Amino acid sequence: MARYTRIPGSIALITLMNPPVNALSAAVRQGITDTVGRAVSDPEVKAVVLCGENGKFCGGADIREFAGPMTGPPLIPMIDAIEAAEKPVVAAIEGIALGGGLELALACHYRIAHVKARLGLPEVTLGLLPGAGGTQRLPRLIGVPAALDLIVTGRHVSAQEALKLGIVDQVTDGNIQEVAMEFAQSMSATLNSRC
Ligand SMILES: C/C=C(\C)C(=O)SCCNC(=O)CCNC(=O)[C@H](O)C(C)(C)COP(=O)(O)OP(=O)(O)OC[C@H]1O[C@@H](n2cnc3c(N)ncnc32)[C@H](O)[C@@H]1OP(=O)(O)O
Repeated sequence: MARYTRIPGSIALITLMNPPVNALSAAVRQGITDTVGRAVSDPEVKAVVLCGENGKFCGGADIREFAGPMTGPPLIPMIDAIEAAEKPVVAAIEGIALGGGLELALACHYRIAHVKARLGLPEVTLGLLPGAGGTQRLPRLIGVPAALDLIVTGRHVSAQEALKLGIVDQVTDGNIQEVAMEFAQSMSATLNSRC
């Protein structure tokens, strides 16, 4: 599931909800698809913040669903729709952004990480390669050598290393949602003043 909250002003806050790590289950993918569509079509919304409940952004694919048939919206169009959104989408990364969770964040237009967050593409440890844009968006963002290192080792990086590499734009030790919403608010004010 994903919760949609309209924040006074012009921000939509989308919160992934799937304990324990907000993995991208069929219900979460459906929730993201629906809430992103709602935010994009609401003329009052000027920017979107994407975060995860209970201190975790997203642990990637829901490994509990690997054994069954694929249901719900596929991951790639859902992620591509975020990148294609005509309103800025800010990823507020707390706890973890792993696998499809990092791929989701990479499609956002701005990434803010909490100082204690860890990010990575651990697909290789499951015998997979990142298949939802990670092998394209990460090299574009940080260059091929650094991206290859993360993709072939599956290692997690700290928020500070992610900042140094250029995976995230900002690191904070404050309240991640408040920092992200403040940033989104200022971004929407800038965009408004240019319209
Ligand atoms: C296609 C493929 C795509 C798109 C992918 O995304 S593949 C990548 C999928 N994600 C992962 O491989 C992450 C695997 N998980 C971990 O590395 C760790 O569990 C963690 C770093 C997320 C947390 O580590 P830790 O704090 O030590 O806690 P636990 O390992 O004990 O896990 C806590 C509970 O969370 C459950 N969990 C973890 N990851 C997932 C997941 N991806 N989907 C569903 N559930 C997940 C884990 O099973 C533990 O559950 P309980 O045992 O407490 O019930």
